[in-house]
Amino acid sequence: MSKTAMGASQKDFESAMNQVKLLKKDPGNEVKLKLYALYKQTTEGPCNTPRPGVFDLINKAKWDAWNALGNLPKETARQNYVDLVSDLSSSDSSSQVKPEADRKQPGYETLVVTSEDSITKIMMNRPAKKNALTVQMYREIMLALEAASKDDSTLIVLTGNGDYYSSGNDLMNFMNIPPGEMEKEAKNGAILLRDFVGCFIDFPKPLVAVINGPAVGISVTILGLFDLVYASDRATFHTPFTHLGQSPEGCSSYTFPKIMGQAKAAEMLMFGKKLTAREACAQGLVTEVFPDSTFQKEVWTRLKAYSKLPRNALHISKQSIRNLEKEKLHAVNAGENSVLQERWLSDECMNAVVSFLSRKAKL
Ligand SMILES: CCCC/C=C/CC(=O)SCCNC(=O)CCNC(=O)[C@H](O)C(C)(C)COP(=O)(O)OP(=O)(O)OC[C@H]1O[C@@H](n2cnc3c(N)ncnc32)[C@H](O)[C@@H]1OP(=O)(O)O
Repeated sequence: MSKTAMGASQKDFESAMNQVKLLKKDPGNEVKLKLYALYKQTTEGPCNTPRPGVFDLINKAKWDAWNALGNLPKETARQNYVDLVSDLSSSDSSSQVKPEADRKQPGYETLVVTSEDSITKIMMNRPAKKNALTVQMYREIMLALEAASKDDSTLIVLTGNGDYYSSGNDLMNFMNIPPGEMEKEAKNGAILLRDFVGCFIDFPKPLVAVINGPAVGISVTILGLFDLVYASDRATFHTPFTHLGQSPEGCSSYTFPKIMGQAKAAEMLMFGKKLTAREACAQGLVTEVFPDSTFQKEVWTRLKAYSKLPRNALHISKQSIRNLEKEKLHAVNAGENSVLQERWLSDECMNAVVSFLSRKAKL
């Protein structure tokens, strides 16, 4: 039922438009698309322009949102716009500063990095977006790893804040690219990915993944480069590359068949089979699974005990194991990235990204 019982007037609509500009909290792309569509429907009526081209991702998502309103009358659209803004304004004013914001160490916007008990913990911190990896986040993880390689910690942990470990590459990384810049951006993406995965290949200390919830895409593939992978029994492991028109990265085309055998690796990497934590453990990708209710307590007790081991011996053992494979892993990384660079320009990949974004645009 509409909140403005008498029906929203033009004045209510204009005031709502001003209120939107004052929102402190970004309402997210789905809501922004809804607002856009309702605005267009109110001011121009049903969608009356041609659908933008396949590479014009943003305008296509906007067009889809507007078009989805069909023949909704202008008055109803205006009412819905005013109601939506009213909801956003009340949740905006009642929203409080997130406690984790206070704990963040300076220098990182997308991570919380802490050091305690000779363990440096790098926590991905975009829980509202399921810790999807933005370009900034890839860069900050590289910086945090670089710093951790030089600090006095014995172990380094990567984990996620919230209910997800990570939903993988942020699909918005493919947005906001002007049509003529696609190839350049694909090249930049491949360089970023090469450097990101390279940091894990070269990392000199034991790396531990504490998988607090579902993991998707690149957050799964790089696990083959970790030394320990501890998972909550709530975690799942999903690499839907084919569905996304993409191909494996993180050296998984090499590490996964070695870890779990050709047949199981193909099922994951080619056919996108999602594994439960227990399945991933049975296949050797995960070291040990813990009940979610005691996950943090058990894992951190274990890690604190490991962090007391003789530091130099531990690091030398890690390096001896890794050095045997380093050259091969860098070659695999380079090969995977050059294939992916092409994939990102394919219709299959574009369509998959558009389809994810249109799902968001549904009203
Ligand atoms: C440059 C280097 C490139 C390296 C390439 C790597 C390849 C990959 O990593 S491929 C994997 C890419 N990831 C995905 O395809 C996952 C996409 N997300 C989803 O399928 C779902 O969001 C989910 C199954 C992870 C969670 O679904 P659920 O219904 O529980 O929650 P949502 O409402 O969908 O998510 C909340 C919020 O977070 C946004 N979001 C989640 N994941 C991503 C993502 N990967 N990219 C962008 N945005 C993501 C989602 O849109 C929601 O946002 P709003 O609240 O604004 O709607």
